[in-house]
Amino acid sequence: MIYELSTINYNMNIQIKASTKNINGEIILPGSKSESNRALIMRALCKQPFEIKNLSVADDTVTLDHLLSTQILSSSHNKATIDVGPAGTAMRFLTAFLAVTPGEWLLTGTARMLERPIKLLVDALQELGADIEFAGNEGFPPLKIRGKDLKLTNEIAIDGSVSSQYISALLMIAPTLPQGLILNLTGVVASRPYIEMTLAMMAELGIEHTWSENTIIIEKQDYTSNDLFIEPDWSGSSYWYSLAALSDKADIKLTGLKTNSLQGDSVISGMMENFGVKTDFLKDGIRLSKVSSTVTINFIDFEHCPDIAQTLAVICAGLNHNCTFTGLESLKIKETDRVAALQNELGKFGVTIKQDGLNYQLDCSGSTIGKSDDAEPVFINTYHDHRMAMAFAPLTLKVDQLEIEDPKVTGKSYPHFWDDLDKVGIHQI
Ligand SMILES: O=C(O)C1=C[C@@H](OP(=O)(O)O)[C@@H](O)[C@H](O)C1
Ligand SMILES: C=C(OP(=O)(O)O)C(=O)O
Repeated sequence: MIYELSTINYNMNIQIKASTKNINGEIILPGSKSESNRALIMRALCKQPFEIKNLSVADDTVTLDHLLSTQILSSSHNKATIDVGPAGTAMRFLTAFLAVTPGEWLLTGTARMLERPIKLLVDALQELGADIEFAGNEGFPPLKIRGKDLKLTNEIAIDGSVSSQYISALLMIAPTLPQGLILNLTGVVASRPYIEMTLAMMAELGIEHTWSENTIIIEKQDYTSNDLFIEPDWSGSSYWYSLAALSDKADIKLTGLKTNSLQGDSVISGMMENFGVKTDFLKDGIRLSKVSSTVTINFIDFEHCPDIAQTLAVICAGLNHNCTFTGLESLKIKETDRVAALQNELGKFGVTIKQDGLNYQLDCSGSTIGKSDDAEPVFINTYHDHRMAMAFAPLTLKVDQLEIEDPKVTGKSYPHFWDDLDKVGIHQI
C-alpha cells in the first residue's frame, strides 16, 4: 500500500476547523499495529522466511521492524541497547523474545515507558529460567536481559488482569521452549481478544494450542512459514465512527476492513449502532453512514476494548450524552493515565468524569460544547498519547475550532491521520 507524503506542514500544535459537517470520503487506514507487531516477532521466531503483506506504517511497527533487522537478528551484534521508544507491545514482546535470544541486551524506552509496569512478565520469565534484571526501578524497564534456553520449568501462572501483552509475549515464545508451556491465567483476564489474536496468528503459522478454562497449553513445535496479511486497523476506524456520529451527514468508506476480524476493537461497528452510525460490510471494506441522531446506550464496558474508550468518551461529550463507563483499569498504565487525561481535557468543555467504584460517570450537564461562540480555539493537551489527539480531533465538528498539541504524536499508530482528515474537509488553519 502506498501512502501519499504529508502535505501538511506541522507546527508544534495544529489548529483545525471543519469546512463542512457532511463527511464523505474513502479512507485507507494503516494496517493494525497489533497484528503487525505480532507478525514481526513470529517471523523472527520462525526458521523460514515469509512475507508480511500490508505491514503497518505505524511508528511502533517501524521501530520494532528496524530493531529486529538491524540490532537483534544481525549476527554481529549480540550486545546492544534496544530502545523501543513509546511502543508498549514492542517492549513486552521483546522482553520475552530477548530472554530466549543469545546475547546481552539492555531493553529501554521513553520516560513514560519506564513508568509502565513489567514485573508480572519478568517474574513469569524468571520462573521459566530467564536471566533478567531491573536496571532502574524494580518492576519497570529498563531491563538487562541475557538471552538463554529457558528450562527450569514449563508450567507457570500469571495474573491476567493487568495487561494481555504479557500473556501474548509468553505465548509467542512458548513453542520454541524446550518443553513448551503450560500457562495458567489467574484473576479476571482483561483485553482477552488480544490473546485470541495472538493464538489465531500463531495458528496461521502452524502452531497448535489448547485453551480450556484458564489454562493455555502449547507443546514444543516449529513455526512454519506462511505469508501473513495484516488487516487495516479497527482501533483507527474508531475516529471515523466518531466523525460520522458527530457529523450532520456521513458516507465514509474504510477500505479493507472485514466482518471476521482478529481485532477486538471491531466491536465498534455494533457499538456505534447505538449512536446512529450504521455499518455496511462490503466486499472490499466497510461503509459508515449516519442514520439517526438518537443515542440508545447508557453503559459501556471497555474491559476487552480499552483502546476505543477515549473515542467513545469524546463522542458522548460531543453528543451531549451522559453515559457510564467501566473496564477502564488498564487505561492508567498506557501511553499516559488516560482517565486523568480525559478528565482534564473534557473538563475544558465543562464535561466531567467521576469515578464511582469501578464505574465512571460522564456528565455533560455543565457542557459548553456547541454553546460557546468563543473565537479562541480550545487547546487540547495530548500527553504523548496518539489516542488523545485522534479522539479529540472529531470534536471540531461541534466546537468550531480546536488546537491540538503535538500532532505528530498520531504517528504511533496512524501517521497520515491529519492528511486523511484534510481529505474530508477538516483542515489545518
Ligand atoms: O496486544 C496488543 O497488541 C495490545 C493490547 C492492549 O493492551 P493491554 O493488554 O495492556 O490492555 C492494547 O491496549 C494495546 O494497544 C495493544
Ligand atoms: C496502548 C497502546 O499501545 P501500547 O501499549 O502498545 O503502547 C495503544 O496503542 O493504545
